[in-house]
This record gives sequence, C-alpha cells and structure tokens, in this order.
Amino acid sequence: MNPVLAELHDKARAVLDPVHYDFFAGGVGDEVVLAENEAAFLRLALLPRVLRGKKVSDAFPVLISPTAFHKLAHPDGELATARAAAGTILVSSMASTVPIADVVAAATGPVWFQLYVQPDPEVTQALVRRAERAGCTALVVTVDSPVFGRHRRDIAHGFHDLPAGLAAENMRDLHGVPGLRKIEMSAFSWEDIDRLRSMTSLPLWVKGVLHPADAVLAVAHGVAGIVVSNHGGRQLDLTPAAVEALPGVVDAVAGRVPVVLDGGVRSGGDIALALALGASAVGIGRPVLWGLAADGEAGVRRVLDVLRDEYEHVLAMCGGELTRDMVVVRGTGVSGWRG
Ligand SMILES: Cc1cc2nc3c(=O)[nH]c(=O)nc-3n(C[C@H](O)[C@H](O)[C@H](O)COP(=O)(O)O)c2cc1C
Ligand SMILES: CCCCC(=O)C(=O)O
Repeated sequence: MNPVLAELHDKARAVLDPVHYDFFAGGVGDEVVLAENEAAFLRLALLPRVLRGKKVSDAFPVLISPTAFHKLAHPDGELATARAAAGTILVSSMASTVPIADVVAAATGPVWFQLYVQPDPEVTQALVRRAERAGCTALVVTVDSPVFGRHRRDIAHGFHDLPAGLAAENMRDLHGVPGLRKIEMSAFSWEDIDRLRSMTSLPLWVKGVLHPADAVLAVAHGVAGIVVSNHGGRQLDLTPAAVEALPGVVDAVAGRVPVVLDGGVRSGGDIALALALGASAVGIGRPVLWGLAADGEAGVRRVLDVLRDEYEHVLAMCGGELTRDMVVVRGTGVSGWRG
C-alpha cells in the first residue's frame, strides 16, 4: 500500500471510535474476501512496453465508491468528501448522513446517486426523484445486497444504528418515520431494473456484478455501465477477489458498456492493473474514509492526489497504454491473463 494511504489509515484508526472504525474496516464472515481483494493485486505483475513514444493522458480513471455514514468519520461528513472529489466522480451513498441535494451543492464535479431498491416502490421512486432534483447525473443501483451481510465486528459491538443526531438523511419522511435509519435491502429482479429505467432518464449503472452471465443480462436490460464489485468483502464471504472477476465480465460485455472495478484498490499500480485487465476506471471505498477520518476534506484530497500521482507515474513507465497482454500472474510467468 502507498505509505501516505497507510499513514492516513493509521491516523483514522487512532481518532475513530473503535466501533465506527470496525464498521468501516470490517467485512463479512471470516473476512476472507476482504483480505483477498487487496492480496489479489499483489499476485499480479505488469510487463511494461517500451519505446512507444506516447504522451500520457491526464485522465484520472477513479470514482469514489459509495460508502455510508460519512459523519461517523468526520463532522463535515459527505460535504467534505464532495468538496474533495474534484477531478473524479463521486458516487454518493443513499445512506449518506447529508441530504443528496447538499452533497451535490458542495461538489464541483459530477455526483451519481447510489440506490438500494426499496421494498416499497413509492419509496424507491421518491429517492430517484430526490436524486434527479438534486442534480445527480447517473443512478448506481447496488445489486449485491438482497440481504445484509453479517459483519461480525458490528455484531460483537452491538452496532446496529446511528448515534443520536445522525440520520440517513435521504430517507427523511419517506417511511412516515422522519430521520430514522430505515434503509431496507430487498431481493429485487431484472424487472425492477426495467421499471427503474422507465422511471428516469438518468443513465443507470448496476454495482455488484461478478458473474459474466449477469453482465450479459445487464447489457440486455440497457444499463449504462457495470461495477464489478463484491462490496468490499462485506456481502458474501465466498466470492473471488473483485479483480479476479473482472476479466470474465469484461469479456462478456465486449466493449458494449464501460466496466468499473471496485474493491481492494490501494495504489496507482492497482489502478493500472485493473485498467490493463479491461476496466474503464476503478472505484475507491475505504481509503477515502481513512482520509476523511484523518483530516476531513484535506485528507480525502490527499488520498486522491497520491493515487493520481502514482497512477500517472506507473502509466508513463508502461509506455502510456495498458492492455491485458501486459498482465502476468506472479510465480507463473503467464501473461495475457485468462486470454
Ligand atoms: C463502510 C462502508 C460502507 C459502504 N456503504 C455502501 C453503500 O451505502 N452502498 C454501496 O453500494 N456500497 C457500499 N459500500 C461498498 C463500497 O461501495 C465499495 O464497494 C467497497 O468499499 C470497495 O472496496 P474497498 O473499500 O476495498 O475500496 C460500503 C463499503 C464500506 C467499507
Ligand atoms: C444501510 C447502509 C448500508 C451500507 C453498506 O452498504 C455497507 O455498510 O456495506
């Protein structure tokens, strides 16, 4: 891991209430997938190309992945994250502790709204309208959470609700119970994706696809893009590392929509590996929370600056372009990972 990210993580751990630290850091079950998301990148290497004479582009292929409850990390909460997000896309969690309209107002770049489809279609519709009115430019529907993952750290602490004074603000007044943390998971289907698409003209992404067959279905149902993700190891503790599921999805999608990789990205090198394997961009979850907890807006900005700087350096070292034939599995010498 980049030493600046490690330092921000250490500082976050030192300043956070241990219950909240564990909520952010933890995963599901034995936390096998949580560890694998990072470990899998360390098993991959890059064969750089030389003498290509390419100028490195200044695009920074990073999104801020949706994470809940930023006011548990810092009193400014999602406002600080939004202010720091310049140059990236902020995917704002439906479970934000600042209302989406205020998040968008604080941001200088695009904000997308992450949505959990709610059992009551009217609640889902009201959330979509809130995101539209706020000025969000895409919807990201999280599809890997038909039920909540069982997080042993949270269970051990008895952490199951927000402290007094904090609320999932986007849910305010939607269940007739103002301000309560009332987000529900639901086992919805592709029909709900069709319904959502007919409900809004916003581009609709799905987040949490791992199986190539689901990627094919997602394209058939008209999604604008796919986030390959195992929810940062917080849902099913049996999946492969996110980056290991990436090539299969990329092949199934065959360039028809962009594919974003999320989970375990901790360095510019990880970004480069994901792009070489066919991702259009990566999403960053926990490192943003560590920056936020450690130093608010400035901390989040530092996380993004460090990743941007490292990524551009790696890209220059690789001749400005990243392709799958450049990826090698360490210990095997095999390149062109899985085709
Ligand atoms: C504390 C925390 C809260 C999260 N909340 C949400 C959420 O509200 N909606 C969602 O789709 N994903 C949520 N996620 C998953 C992230 O969007 C993302 O998939 C994951 O954090 C990526 O892995 P990384 O943390 O290794 O970068 C959350 C993750 C964490 C760590
Ligand atoms: C009710 C908020 C769900 C947050 C979430 O997705 C997570 O903690 O992983």
